[in-house]
Amino acid sequence: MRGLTFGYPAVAPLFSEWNASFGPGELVAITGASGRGKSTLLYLMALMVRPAAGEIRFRGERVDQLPDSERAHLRAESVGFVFQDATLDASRTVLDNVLESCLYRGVSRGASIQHARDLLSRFGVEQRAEHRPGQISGGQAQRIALCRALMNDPGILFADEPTGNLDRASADTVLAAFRERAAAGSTVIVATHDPSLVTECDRTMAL
Ligand SMILES: Nc1ncnc2c1ncn2[C@@H]1O[C@H](COP(=O)(O)OP(=O)(O)OP(=O)(O)O)[C@@H](O)[C@H]1O
Repeated sequence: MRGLTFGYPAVAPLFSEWNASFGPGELVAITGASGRGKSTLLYLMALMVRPAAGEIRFRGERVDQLPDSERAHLRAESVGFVFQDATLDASRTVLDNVLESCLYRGVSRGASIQHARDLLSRFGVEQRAEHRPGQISGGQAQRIALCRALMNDPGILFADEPTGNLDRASADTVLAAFRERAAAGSTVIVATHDPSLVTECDRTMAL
């Protein structure tokens, strides 16, 4: 990102001429006081909101000016995102929520079910596969959202407060998954207030 500038209407600008770069295989923590803009920065980098000015490049290609359809395609192919509040679709089962990203990519449901179940099992929530999001805890929802984000082996994985609702053992499982993605060459960027997660990251970017 180069010269990134962004602010919400009627709120003081959050980013002004901001520069940063992230490499493959990196696990990076974004830290900063509440309201400083950590979530917003993830949304900008994940092409969910457009900067007022500046450039965002992905694998050397400029992507901030792409039309919405191409941005959506790039997100489906290369980006995994775990929202702070998990944001699961309440009308669908846990399993169908995890499978959602495959459907966007045109991969058949049947071909992906075993992978989805394996991920749910890894994060200790496989017994919730047929439940609806309204029937599970916040910590379970967070792990299920991570399963959904990992389904496509994303080249970039963003996670917003991914350990906020988790006990230490679950948080360690999540950290191990981040490490594994980074070892596979992905860039993993987490916004977090969790000091034990920050300690485990390769570097910290403080806002
Ligand atoms: N859609 C919006 N419209 C206007 N202001 C917004 C909007 N979303 C966020 N903000 C404001 O932008 C600022 C940054 O919010 P953001 O959620 O990015 O911060 P954060 O560092 O992730 O906070 P936290 O640690 O509390 O999650 C806050 O002051 C917030 O109130």
